[in-house]
Amino acid sequence: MENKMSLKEKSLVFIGFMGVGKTTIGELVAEKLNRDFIDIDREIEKEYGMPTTEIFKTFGEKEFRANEKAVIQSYSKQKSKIISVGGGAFLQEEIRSICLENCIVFFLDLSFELWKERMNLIIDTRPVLQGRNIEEIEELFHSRQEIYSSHHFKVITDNKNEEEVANYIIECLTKESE
Ligand SMILES: Nc1ncnc2c1ncn2[C@@H]1O[C@H](COP(=O)(O)OP(=O)(O)OP(=O)(O)O)[C@@H](O)[C@H]1O
Ligand SMILES: O=C(O)C1=C[C@@H](O)[C@@H](O)[C@H](O)C1
Ligand SMILES: [Mg+2]
Repeated sequence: MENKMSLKEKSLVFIGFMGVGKTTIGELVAEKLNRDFIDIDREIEKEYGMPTTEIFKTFGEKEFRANEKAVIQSYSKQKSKIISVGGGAFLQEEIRSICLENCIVFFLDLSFELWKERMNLIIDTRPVLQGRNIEEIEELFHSRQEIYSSHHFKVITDNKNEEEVANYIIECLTKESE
């Protein structure tokens, strides 16, 4: 089916491993472009009235993933949104294909060396990281890269602050629409 949405109307989707900055950068890009920002994790947390860690404990990962798919399916069809998905969203093929078809997908890339320096900021609130030692987390980090290889733009965020990353993304969009 032909996709009738013009490039300027397409929603942007941010993907990448936990903690690479999808929520932070998404929010900033939305502010700069004056567009609505949707963080899928936050949407699910609002719906359940509890943090992700509690949703995983109470209802299990399977239920979280089903909900994640439903919420993304709904938002990715809307125009002009800025959407940050959870780090595990692209594990689901249906999510990957709907986002790639309807939206512009940005992969936020960060090296494991620099990710490790940021790890303490997120570890307590990401259930998937809990109970794993650093070697296991590193293995997960590398094994997840495969799912993030489905994207339209890769953004190397190493040694770039939030402002620099957001400005780079806007530059990519400006060049693309010229
Ligand atoms: N470019 C950056 N430079 C330095 N710190 C950053 C940068 N981007 C994000 N951070 C910090 O890293 C932490 C994690 O960022 P954020 O919550 O946006 O990650 P995320 O990709 O949304 O993670 P998750 O997939 O788990 O939701 C935050 O404390 C944020 O302030
Ligand atoms: O990478 C993951 O599997 C996850 C990342 C977070 O954004 C949340 O979506 C949840 O904690 C699972
Ligand atoms: Mg996030």
